Amino acid sequence: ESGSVVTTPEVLDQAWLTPVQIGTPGQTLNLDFDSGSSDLWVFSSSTPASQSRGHSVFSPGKSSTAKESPGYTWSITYGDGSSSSGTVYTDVVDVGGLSFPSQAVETANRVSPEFTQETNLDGLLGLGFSTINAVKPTAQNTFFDNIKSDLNQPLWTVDLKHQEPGTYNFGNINSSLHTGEIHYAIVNTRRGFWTFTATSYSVGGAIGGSITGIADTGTTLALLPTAVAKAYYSKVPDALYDNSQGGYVFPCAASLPDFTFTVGGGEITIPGNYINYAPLTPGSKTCFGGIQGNTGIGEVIFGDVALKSAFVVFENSGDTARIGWAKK
Ligand SMILES: O=C(CNCCc1c[nH]c2ccccc12)Nc1scc(-c2ccccc2)c1C(=O)NCc1ccccc1
Repeated sequence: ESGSVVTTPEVLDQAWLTPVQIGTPGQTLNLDFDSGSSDLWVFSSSTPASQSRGHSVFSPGKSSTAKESPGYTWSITYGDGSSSSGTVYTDVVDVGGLSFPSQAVETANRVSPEFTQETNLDGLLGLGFSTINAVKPTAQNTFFDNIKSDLNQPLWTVDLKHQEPGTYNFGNINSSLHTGEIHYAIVNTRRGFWTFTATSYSVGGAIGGSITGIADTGTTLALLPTAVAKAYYSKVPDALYDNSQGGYVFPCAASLPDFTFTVGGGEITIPGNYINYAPLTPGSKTCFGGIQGNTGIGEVIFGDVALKSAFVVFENSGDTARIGWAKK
């Protein structure tokens, strides 16, 4: 079988949210599909009202198929310092018509302010590898790992678009969603991420070396090796690294060069205008870059700024995992 669901960008393409039905009768929550983590967690009836105000919540008590997983807990802290934690149920989860009857649904007993203030986000649906699922004492499977054997092909695809709705597909490649050929690279799953290597990159004609990083639908920006970010902004007049902002900034009027990287023998280009991420504050004439260095992060992250420039295939046949990139 296969399934397809529309995903909608938040303001500034900060995240994309996708409707998911949980429980019986189905309770619809808008989740951030996240290939950079591996937990399906939701705002719930156990989340204090002061933290869940404005959000849709999952109420296991209203679902005839919800089953508590006694003694199971989870707690996650992300690199931006945001966090959430709670307990675990199993229940039916439906994504784009694909349904798994006993998906681990991690209900939040608390969430940090970053999540509270993102009122359209009702939780995350992890699409990383289940090896880094945060449930204790026993790690749980992601939705993709649970349904993979029922899919026509063991893959999911993402087509994020700048400031307009896109699509997540499970189990098939919809060839109308891409124009160029799909170029595949082998994925190293050791860290639990979709880690791949771009064999080269170029900025304004200057060619650079290889970049190994993760494909992360849950991180907004492209956090690239410090030297790569430096090389990029050396081509942007009046760009500078602003310590107080924690990144490269430049005049919003600047025309930014494209950033091209080669993966699986094919070229993907992030258009310069995607790299002009946003004014520091609404109306400011100084803008923050969509490419930043990854100093102190310990990961190189090809986040949404990179992913929305392509049609991307995440395939895991069991013994090998691959990532495919195509122009669109
Ligand atoms: O966690 C994810 C994907 N889910 C994000 C969900 C999420 C976290 N706040 C959210 C807020 C709203 C919506 C979703 C999220 N990716 C990875 S892999 C390695 C790191 C990392 C490790 C150490 C240090 C830094 C990053 C991260 C990371 O923390 N990214 C978020 C981020 C955010 C801001 C800046 C850098 C990285």
